[in-house]
Amino acid sequence: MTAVSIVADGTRARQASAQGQTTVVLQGAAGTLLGEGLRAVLPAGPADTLGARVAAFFAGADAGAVLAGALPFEPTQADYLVQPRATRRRRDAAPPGPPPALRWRLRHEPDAAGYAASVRRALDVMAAGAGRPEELSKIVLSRSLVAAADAPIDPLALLARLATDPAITGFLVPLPPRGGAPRVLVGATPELLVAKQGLRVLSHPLAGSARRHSEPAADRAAADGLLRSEKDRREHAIVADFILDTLAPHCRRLSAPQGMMPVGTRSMWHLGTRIEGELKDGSINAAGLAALLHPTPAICGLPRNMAARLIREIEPYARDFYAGAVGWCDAAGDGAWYVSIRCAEVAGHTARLYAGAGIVPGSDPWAEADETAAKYGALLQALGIEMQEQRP
Ligand SMILES: C=C(O[C@H]1C=CC=C(C(=O)O)[C@@H]1O)C(=O)O
Repeated sequence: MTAVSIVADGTRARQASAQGQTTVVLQGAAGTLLGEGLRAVLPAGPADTLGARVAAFFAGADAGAVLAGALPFEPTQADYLVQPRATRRRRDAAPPGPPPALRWRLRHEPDAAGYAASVRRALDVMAAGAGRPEELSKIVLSRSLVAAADAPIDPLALLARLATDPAITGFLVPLPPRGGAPRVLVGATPELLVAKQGLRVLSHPLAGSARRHSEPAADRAAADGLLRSEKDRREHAIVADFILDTLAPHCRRLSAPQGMMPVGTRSMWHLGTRIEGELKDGSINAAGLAALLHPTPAICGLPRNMAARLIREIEPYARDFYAGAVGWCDAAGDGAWYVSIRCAEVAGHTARLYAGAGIVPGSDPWAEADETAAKYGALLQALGIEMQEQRP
């Protein structure tokens, strides 16, 4: 595989196009979309104009053109979608080697105790507003881990190690440069925001989580416990209902035939609901559908604006492209968009990891802190980082 080119600015973009280096990878059970080089960047804008900008782009593009990229968490902030110079679909991939032996410095933002305190604060807001018309019923709070290595991190090799889990979609997308420095978002998301093919629409929201166990009986018990947990079912239903309610006006048929089911990645169990529908017409493209749904209560909360406000107040960093969406769209309007979770922003020697958990009345602050630690697991393993957090 060629070395990754982090598309940062005009110069880098020209280098990437000239050398045909890998700029985008979306790697899931259905195969891999590889984007090489860079032909164009979609004029950036907020989520509510994305569908129209994408449609205008394809009106002037070749039939085989593909746009791929990332939406930020904040729907008012600028997205970053690129048209690679060439795209290939690949099924096979060479098995990755182990992570290189790097030395790491870790910084928690915040640590488990700080995160548990944030959860308590959100629970207090929920309790104070209980019974009011604008009651906060769910908020997703995240924390971040900044991991600095003694050598540059290879994002493509990291992605290859993450993508060995068949239950996830591995992704590597370029991000707009920060302070002139190139950066990419790399991750292994288990959550399909929306896919569209012709009139067929699919979404597979996840919410409600439990750590997996290596011992089979304990692992089965964790999945069964999750399926029986009233708190997790409530946390999940808020997301599934939101997706159904948002898609319904655009669909002539929409259902969740299997209902709520456990979904397992290598490190986590989740509650998931597969939602399938048929659009009334094909005028809305896959990117427009993603923008319509984003941000769902799987990464924000309900009511959405109240949750987003509190997230901005409580979290000590801007989420940027974490808890946004990554995906692709083609000239026919087809495509697939995934919730950008279980990911890290990688720039040079540094990876900034993110992990969040849904908080509802009844959530236990320490259990939520432990859940976020477990959600770092796949990335920590792929980076070769061993982390033990102190807990009182
Ligand atoms: C916000 C994240 O996960 C979401 C997706 C699945 C399950 C979740 C949960 O159980 O809290 C979260 O809503 C994350 O991994 O950073």
